[in-house]
Amino acid sequence: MVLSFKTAGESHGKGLMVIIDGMPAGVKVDIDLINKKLGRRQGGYGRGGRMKIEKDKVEVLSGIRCGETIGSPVGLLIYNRDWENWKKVMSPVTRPGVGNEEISIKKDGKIKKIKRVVTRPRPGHADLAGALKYNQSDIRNILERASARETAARTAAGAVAQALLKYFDIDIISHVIQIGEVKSSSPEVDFDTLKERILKSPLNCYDKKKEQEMINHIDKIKEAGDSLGGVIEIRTTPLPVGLGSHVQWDRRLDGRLAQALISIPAIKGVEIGTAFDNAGSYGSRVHDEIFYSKEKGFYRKTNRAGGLEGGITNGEPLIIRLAMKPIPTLYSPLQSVDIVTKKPFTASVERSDVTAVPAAGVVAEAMVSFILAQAILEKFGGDHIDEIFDNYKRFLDKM
Ligand SMILES: Cc1cc2nc3c(=O)[nH]c(=O)nc-3n(C[C@H](O)[C@H](O)[C@H](O)COP(=O)(O)O)c2cc1C
Ligand SMILES: C=C(O[C@@H]1CC(C(=O)O)=C[C@@H](OP(=O)(O)O)[C@H]1O)C(=O)O
Repeated sequence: MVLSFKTAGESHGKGLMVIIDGMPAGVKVDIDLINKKLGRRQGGYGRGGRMKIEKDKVEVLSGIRCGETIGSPVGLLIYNRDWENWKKVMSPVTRPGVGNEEISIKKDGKIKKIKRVVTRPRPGHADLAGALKYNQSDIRNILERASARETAARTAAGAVAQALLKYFDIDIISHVIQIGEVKSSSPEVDFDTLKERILKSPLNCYDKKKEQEMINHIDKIKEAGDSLGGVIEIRTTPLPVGLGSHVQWDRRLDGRLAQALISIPAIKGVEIGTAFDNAGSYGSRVHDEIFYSKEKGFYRKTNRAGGLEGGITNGEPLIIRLAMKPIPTLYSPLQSVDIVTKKPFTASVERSDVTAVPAAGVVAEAMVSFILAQAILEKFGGDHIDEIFDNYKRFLDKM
């Protein structure tokens, strides 16, 4: 793979880092735009106390000079402001005690007592499976990295990828079409109209009336001590034909997008185009017929395939939907078993999001951006953006 990234960092550690390898030189990167994306990921109605502490901003460590990439690995840092409150617990050097006594930490402005060692796995989290797999008696060693805090680093990586996509007029937006049982239909509006509304919306939902219903529902469910999931739709502007390939299973772009998207914590389903409706329909009503005109070239009047055929982009916009499960940490406790005493208990919680569907959408934009940037570099590759863009123009000239 020509372009890749890795992240590191724990949720309450000092911070998160990301190394992006394979960015070509000469790509203009606006740091403010990365920070705006980070801000959007922190937002969305329904998030918990942690988001009042963090104010994510990126620090560029390498790979960008004078506002442009220079071809070397791009290193980015995002500090965790909550680290100040967790230094004792998260110190890489010292232990904050020996037994499982309670220790005091500052949480949401109040001094709280927590057990030094976490032995109570939360259903729906990596806690139990991770502790067994990595032979850990302190579940904190699992939950810190499994936390979706890591998605801040992905968002930064995606924003750098998006700087590359801009040269190809590719833009991406996510919007919420379902929170719990409240559904809104996918709006029949153009990309710019959708984006303009979403950037101003508290829940990233196009339909204002439905959005208010969703907000009321979140309030009600929060009061009941429960949590919610939902459905996100991702749309792009029309993509260049020919990204991805049919020739090998791991080069099919539909598969690569699905993997990247389902890796987002709590995302459990990926639908490309209107896949689930298509499944219950007829071939004659599903497949997007092909037309040609001198002005438009090849085109379709429908896009039920979601912009992909045979694992290759077909020139239409991508349309993908994601199902997010309800947040697993609940104020109303669920049954679980202590990993040391093997005694049952009901898990209690001090702080959690009620829902994070809008935030997951912003992370999804980042993942789609990254996969598309990879595919662009594979198809039109080069070491400088000018070289890549020349290759792209030559490809277009032949069509
Ligand atoms: C942006 C975002 C925020 C999240 N916030 C929380 C949270 O506050 N509490 C929680 O228990 N899970 C939260 N989750 C979900 C968990 O991280 C996730 O369900 C858990 O790590 C288990 O992974 P899995 O659901 O993919 O199996 C969040 C997920 C995302 C994408
Ligand atoms: C920190 C973020 O999300 C966190 C994801 C998360 C989880 O279990 O996934 C649990 C919560 O963290 P905490 O336990 O510190 O309140 C969320 O706030 C973030 O999105 O930046």
